[in-house]
Amino acid sequence: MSEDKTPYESPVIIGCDHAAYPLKETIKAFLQGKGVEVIDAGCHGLNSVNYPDFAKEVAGSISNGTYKKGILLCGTGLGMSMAANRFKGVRAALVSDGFSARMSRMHNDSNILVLGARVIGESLALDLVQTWMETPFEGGRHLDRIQMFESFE
Ligand SMILES: O=C(CO)[C@H](O)[C@H](O)[C@H](O)COP(=O)(O)O
Repeated sequence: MSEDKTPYESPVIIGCDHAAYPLKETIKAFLQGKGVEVIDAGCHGLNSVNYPDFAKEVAGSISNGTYKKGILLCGTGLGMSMAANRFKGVRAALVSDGFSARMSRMHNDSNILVLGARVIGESLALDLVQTWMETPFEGGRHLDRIQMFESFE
């Protein structure tokens, strides 16, 4: 399959809880190395925090149009994706394989990538971030379908 690759969106807002703080730092450095401006919404250490606070910060800023792309990380990614998808216009995709990361962009125009730091390793996480950042939305029938479920909000 051949597909066009889009340049990396910049800036990108990133948030995590304590379970994913080290992974957040790794992804932040990776994106900065690609020339992306990274807005760090926290958390900033290993002390226990509550993931909805960070989901709200990141998903809220996507929902209100401040940023176009975000990344959320927690232990499993489950809580972050559930919380983020409460926000209007947010399409948060929890993925742990490359095919889903790619399809979440091509077919679902996902605007938040969610990863579980206790589920996947660092190398896979970076691979998923790279795939997600580089894959464009296909539009067409997929846009029609997104508009169908956006009317549920
Ligand atoms: O998605 C989550 C919660 O639904 C995350 O995995 C959290 O990181 C996790 O629940 C945190 O657990 P902890 O025992 O407080 O470290």
